[in-house]
Amino acid sequence: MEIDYSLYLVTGRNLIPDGITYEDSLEQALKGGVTVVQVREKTADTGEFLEVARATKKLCEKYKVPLIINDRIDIALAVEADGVHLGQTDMPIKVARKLLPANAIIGISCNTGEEVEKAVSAGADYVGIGPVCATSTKQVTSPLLGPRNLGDILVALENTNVKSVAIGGIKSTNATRILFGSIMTSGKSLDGLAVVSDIVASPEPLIAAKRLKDAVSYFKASRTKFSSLDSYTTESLKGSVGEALRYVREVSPLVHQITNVVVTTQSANATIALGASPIMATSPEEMEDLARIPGGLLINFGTLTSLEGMIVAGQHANQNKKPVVFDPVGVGATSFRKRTAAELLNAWQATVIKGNAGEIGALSNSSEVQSKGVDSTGSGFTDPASTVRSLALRERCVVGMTGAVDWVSDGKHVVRLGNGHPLLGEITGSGCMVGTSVATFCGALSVAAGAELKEVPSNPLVDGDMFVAAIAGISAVTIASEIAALRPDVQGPGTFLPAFIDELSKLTPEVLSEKVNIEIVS
Ligand SMILES: Cc1ncc(COP(=O)(O)OP(=O)(O)O)c(N)n1
Ligand SMILES: Cc1ncsc1CCOP(=O)(O)O
Repeated sequence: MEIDYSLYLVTGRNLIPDGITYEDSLEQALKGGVTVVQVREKTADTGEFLEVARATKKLCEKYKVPLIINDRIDIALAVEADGVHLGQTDMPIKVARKLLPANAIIGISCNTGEEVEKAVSAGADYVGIGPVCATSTKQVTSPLLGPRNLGDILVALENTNVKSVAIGGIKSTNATRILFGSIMTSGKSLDGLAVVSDIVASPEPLIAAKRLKDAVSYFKASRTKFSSLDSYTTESLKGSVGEALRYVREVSPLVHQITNVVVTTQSANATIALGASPIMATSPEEMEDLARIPGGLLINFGTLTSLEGMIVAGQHANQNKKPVVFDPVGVGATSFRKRTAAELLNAWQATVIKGNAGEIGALSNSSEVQSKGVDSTGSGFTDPASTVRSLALRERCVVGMTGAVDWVSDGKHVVRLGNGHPLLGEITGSGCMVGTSVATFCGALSVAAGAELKEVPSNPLVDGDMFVAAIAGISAVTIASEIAALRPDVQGPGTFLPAFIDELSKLTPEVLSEKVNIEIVS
């Protein structure tokens, strides 16, 4: 039996708000798009469980949705359910298989890659991976997995027909992050999300289910084109970065920036110079409204003062297909910053991560390059191309590593960029302005592509080629710095900064294309 696991409702009668009956709640959820129902009754006696299972079966049949019973094979047999869900300490799959009809669906809970491997050998039809996030629906004893580990845990499912759903603390706000976090290097990913409270505890289960279903449907539609364009040439990339600047000027995207106090004015000026529109907003209360306006979002955690705003902003951006550029300033400097970066990357899916060698080293857990405050020290990575490619693969986004030479990867391709001037290193906030510039280009390309493509997504999370946007964003800053540094009025860092802003505003698509020093490494 082929099951659509997209939105897997696990029941929780005790969580239903007063005034809504179990049947009403379930029917609303089914109307909202639930594709599988599991009856989970942890305290009911056999008679009550049977009654609830029968009522559920009736509604599942009406909406042609399969019915799974939690733990109890006898109840599954009694109501002729489509299958059972078993825990690690419940009846072994092989025994359950003998008791159930030949075509019964058997799912099992897994918390580790080894458990998934065993589930595959035992003949499970699907695995329920969790708990992914904190939940108050069940007292969980296994470690929380977090969205970023799911792809690794699921590896044993590659080349099998065993399906997977994630469970535990899944809500419409983190659904997208969890789905994208599950993409394995082979491209395989979760088949759906299993949810209790976000649907059943809602006063409007239809709307709650629909929100979740939309997130899964969008994810599945966009999975057909995961990576950026398959083949780039130096010439095509040179043309594309110039074209990208043309889009910035045409679209003039809104670039929402949560950045540090040191560089706020400078970054806003750089955004305007590029031809876009900055808004430096940090309050969590305004994030939902801002995320509805197409454009780009920059999250630069340099002074780490608006953590809640950063979390909410990224989540709303993900929901609205807006690119999120993460600049983990000084992440290697303190363990607090490292923890916070992990918290942010678990909360939302970054589109581009941009950092210097020390920052990329800290995120990669590499000891090859260290940080001193917000700067990196030492001679750099022995294999920078592999470093950026690995991090891009692990975080499922584009990674840009800046320095005397800049490296950009989408997890598949790697380019080396050779523009820039030492004076950039003599002013504060030049790295932050690169983040701003990347967010500006990402915003412009996503708006332009979204308008052209309408409903056809070209990228997993945002429309438009974010690899090109990252290259163009870095190159616009480095090339403007080269031009500014050559001006006779530039005497040193003090005169360089205004000259640089001038040159950024005067930069043309033709000059950007012509001057970009790009080498495709792979
Ligand atoms: C889809 C899905 N995944 C995991 C679970 C958890 O099952 P289990 O570990 O048996 O714990 P209980 O649900 O029995 O408390 C599930 N029910 N559904
Ligand atoms: C049954 C179960 N198994 C692991 S977490 C969980 C509860 C999930 O509930 P919620 O979706 O409300 O977090």
